[in-house]
Amino acid sequence: MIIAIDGPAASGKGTLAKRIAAHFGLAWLDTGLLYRAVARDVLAAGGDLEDVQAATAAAKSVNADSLDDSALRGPRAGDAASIVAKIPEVRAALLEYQRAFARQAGGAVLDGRDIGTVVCPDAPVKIFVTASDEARAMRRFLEHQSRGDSITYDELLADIRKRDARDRGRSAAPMHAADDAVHLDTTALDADQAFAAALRLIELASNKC
Ligand SMILES: Nc1ncnc2c1ncn2[C@@H]1O[C@H](COP(=O)(O)OP(=O)(O)O)[C@@H](O)[C@H]1O
Ligand SMILES: Nc1ccn([C@@H]2O[C@H](COP(=O)(O)OP(=O)(O)O)[C@@H](O)[C@H]2O)c(=O)n1
Repeated sequence: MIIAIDGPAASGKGTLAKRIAAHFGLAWLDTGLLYRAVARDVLAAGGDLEDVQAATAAAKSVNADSLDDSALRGPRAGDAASIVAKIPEVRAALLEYQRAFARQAGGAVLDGRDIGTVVCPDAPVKIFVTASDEARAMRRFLEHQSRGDSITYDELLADIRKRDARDRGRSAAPMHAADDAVHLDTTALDADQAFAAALRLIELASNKC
């Protein structure tokens, strides 16, 4: 079974995807880490995030074993990722890795922005996770606070709004819910409640298959 989970920044996609994967014994890929790693590698080489050649070269050589890097979760890494993510050649270079991951025996859960629309359009279960801007900024703020990162709630609110607009507005694989995705608004749900709601949606979707 392939489960596609998409949604805007800090909506809780990763938390949900990880838990769903563990529950069903499926592999999990946080595809945002790929874009974060490409941005990290461009900057580490002294390059410019808007440079198509440099970003494409980084995407072609990104090492999937280098995703377990806490710097990828740093306060500026999401913004940098969304700049390289606008580049069609970068997206193309990362596509086959994601599709191969999804095809693995036993199935997989992938979370990102274009899983249900581009990476796995035939996934039998698609969930588009949302939450209010303020709830998402507060969740990210608490996360950064616990890591000791110095960034304010207001900066994070501005970051997620700017990033969402960039992700929705780009021409290559813009963020939007697939026509056959179910929507899950987690604004008023804690992580346990969001997980329980997602399990119900998966059960309903599986019964339709
Ligand atoms: N339903 C929820 N209620 C409160 N906090 C949540 C919820 N879901 C996730 N979180 C927390 O919010 C932050 C962002 O969640 P995460 O799963 O990383 O979002 P995303 O993958 O969409 O960026 C994390 O610190 C996570 O622990
Ligand atoms: N499938 C994906 C995943 C991420 N991305 C890009 O990568 C950035 C970081 O993604 P992420 O999922 O790690 O971000 P958060 O939602 O965790 O803040 C996003 O803002 C998108 O620009 C994408 O374009 N397509």
